[in-house]
Amino acid sequence: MTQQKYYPQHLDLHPVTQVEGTVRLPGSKSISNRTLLLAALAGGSTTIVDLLASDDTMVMLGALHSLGIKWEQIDDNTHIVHGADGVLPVHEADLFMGNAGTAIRPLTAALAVIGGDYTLHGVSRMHERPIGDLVDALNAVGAQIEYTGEVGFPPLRIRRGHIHAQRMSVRGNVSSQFLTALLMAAPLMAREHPVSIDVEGELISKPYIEITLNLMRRFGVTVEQDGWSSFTVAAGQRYTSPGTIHVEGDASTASYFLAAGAIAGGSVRVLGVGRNSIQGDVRFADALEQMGVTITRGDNWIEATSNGVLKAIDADFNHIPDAAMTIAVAALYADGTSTLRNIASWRVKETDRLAAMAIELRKLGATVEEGADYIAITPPAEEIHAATIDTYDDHRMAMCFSLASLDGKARRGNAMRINDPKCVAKTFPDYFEAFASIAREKELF
Ligand SMILES: O=C(O)C1=C[C@@H](OP(=O)(O)O)[C@@H](O)[C@H](O)C1
Ligand SMILES: C=C(OP(=O)(O)O)C(=O)O
Repeated sequence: MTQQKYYPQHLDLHPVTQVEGTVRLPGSKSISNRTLLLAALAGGSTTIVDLLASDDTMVMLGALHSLGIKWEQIDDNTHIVHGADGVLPVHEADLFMGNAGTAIRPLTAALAVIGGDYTLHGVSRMHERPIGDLVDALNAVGAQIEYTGEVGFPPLRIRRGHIHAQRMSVRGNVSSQFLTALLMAAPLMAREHPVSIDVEGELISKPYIEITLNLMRRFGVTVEQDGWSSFTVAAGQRYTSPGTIHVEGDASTASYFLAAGAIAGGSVRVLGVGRNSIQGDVRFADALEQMGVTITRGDNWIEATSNGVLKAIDADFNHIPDAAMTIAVAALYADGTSTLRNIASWRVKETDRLAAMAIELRKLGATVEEGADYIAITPPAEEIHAATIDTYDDHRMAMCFSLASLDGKARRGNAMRINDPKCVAKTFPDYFEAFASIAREKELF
């Protein structure tokens, strides 16, 4: 999608002996797509500064355009969205959602509640990513959503229903985005009565719900929370533009650069997220600290400095499923077996990430145990093997495996061929340029 850029079929990364420098992060995907939708649903115009420019945000911007929401880009860093105050000017549309979970899930809920005749579809992997829990929750209160392919998965056809929501419930153990979607649509259902959403069973990826609640608050809607099991939106609240919203840097993207500093620093500093971040993925830096890395934090930056061999880690990563992939590759440089637990959601993301991670780490000489919801990684005895890495159309596979070209203290990295590097465009089209900018070897590829 964001392909004004040229990408080769594969990229050969030479081994890198040291990294050092500062990287300005692109905007957070999670904040960008939530802000775009909330701005569209709000009364008034919202100026969005530092919106992420990537495939996932193009998908949301494209959908809003098709729905008749007016927006414009003022300059490289500034967009203005003219909110339609809870209505959508276009009542019939066919919407391409790419592989953006942060677009299809919240839009499904908003469109089902507002009503119209809409189809939502995406790339083939999107049609394998579950959405049944969200559809069930909405149809149970009068929405009219049908599957046009396999039951439980996109594509979807949405028609005008008769929503009578006062109490809804949704399962939380497959994706937190279903609850996010219902929360964002809840004020549209709570015109006359309060709406409560109960979470059935376990809720995964909880910090993403905090991002949702934080941004809803900035658009004037407060949610009463009873732990993680029930959320209530009082009647009569409307989204109103906060004027200007600044999008923080992406904390998941920060993980690649912080890990590079941890493995082969020098110091690497990321600008755009820091101790004031609303993104759970800043806690990736805590995991690096547990591995023995020195982390320094400012209000809007984080820095990682290598202080020796990384310590192996055994921890629960349910709260940071995306950044946890970076730990799996950093584990190649650790002093023993690292175990990443409670990450079953990896199986339903851009690819089956547990399977893909195991296959590719083994190519590098690691011994890998792949469980239903965990992965245990024992690094190769000496250097990391040179390999051709398949990326499974998964931006995070491409970004985290670039780290295996780094020389660590415990073992050397090696030349890596990254197949299909263009997949990074989902969240960071310029990733490899940013990675090269911190490498001591300026001729990285
Ligand atoms: O709400 C969000 O912005 C996201 C939630 C997480 O998904 P799950 O809740 O499916 O784990 C995360 O993996 C995804 O990249 C972004
Ligand atoms: C899981 C991810 O994306 P999505 O928002 O499509 O779920 C991700 O970016 O790692």
